[in-house]
Amino acid sequence: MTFSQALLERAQPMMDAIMAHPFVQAIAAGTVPNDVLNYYVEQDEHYLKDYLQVTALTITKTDNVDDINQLLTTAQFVQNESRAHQVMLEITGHTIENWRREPETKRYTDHMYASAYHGTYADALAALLPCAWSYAVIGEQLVDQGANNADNPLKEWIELYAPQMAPDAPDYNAWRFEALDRAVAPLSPTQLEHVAQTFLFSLEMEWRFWEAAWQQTHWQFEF
Ligand SMILES: Cc1ncc(C[n+]2csc(CCO)c2C)c(N)n1
Repeated sequence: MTFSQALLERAQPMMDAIMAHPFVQAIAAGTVPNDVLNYYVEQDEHYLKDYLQVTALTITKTDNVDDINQLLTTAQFVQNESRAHQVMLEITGHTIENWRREPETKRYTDHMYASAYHGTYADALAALLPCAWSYAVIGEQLVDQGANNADNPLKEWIELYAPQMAPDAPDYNAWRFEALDRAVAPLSPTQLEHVAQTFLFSLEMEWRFWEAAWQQTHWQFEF
C-alpha cells in the first residue's frame, strides 16, 4: 500500500463527517441560509488568496519541473472559484465587507504557511492537498446524488467542483497524491508521520471551515 493510500484510509472518517456536515447537506438541498453563504464567501476570499501564495512557496521547494508546472496549472483553478463565490453572492445579494480572517480561517491558513515555510516539500504538498481533494469528493458525490438539479440555486457551484462534469480534464488529484508519494520517498518514519499529521490537520480544518460558517463563529473582541 502506498503512503497516500494509507493516508486516505485514515482520512475517511473525517471525509464522511464533512459530507454529513449540515452546511454540505444544505448545499445539496439548496437551502443554505444567506448569512452562512455570506460568511463563507468572505472567509473563502481570504483563504483562496493565501492558498495561491502558499502554492507559490511550495513551488520553491521542488526542483521537479513537471511538479512546478502542475502546481502552476492547479493554481489556475482558483480563478474558477471567483465564479463559485459569485453564484453564492447572487443568491444573497451581498457585497463582501468582512476583510478580517475569523479564527478558523486564520488557524487554517497559518497552518498552510507554517507547513510551507518550515516543513519539507512533502509537508507543503500535504497541507494543500485536502482542500482540492475534499471539494472534488463533495462535488462528485453531490452530482451522483442528483443535487445539481435545476431547482437547486447552488447547481452551478456544485458542478464547478464535480470532476465528472469535465471528464476530459486531467485528474489533478491523482497527480497530487502521486507527487506526494514521490516527495515522501526519502523521508524517515518520523518525518512521514509529520506529513500525515499535516494532511489530517488540514482536513480537520476543512470540516471546521464549514462549521465556522454554519455557526457564524467570530472573534470575541474587536481589535
Ligand atoms: C476552505 C476551502 N477549501 C477548499 C476549497 C476548494 N479549493 C480551493 S483552491 C482549489 C483548487 C486547487 O487546485 C480548490 C478546489 C475552497 N474554495 N475553500
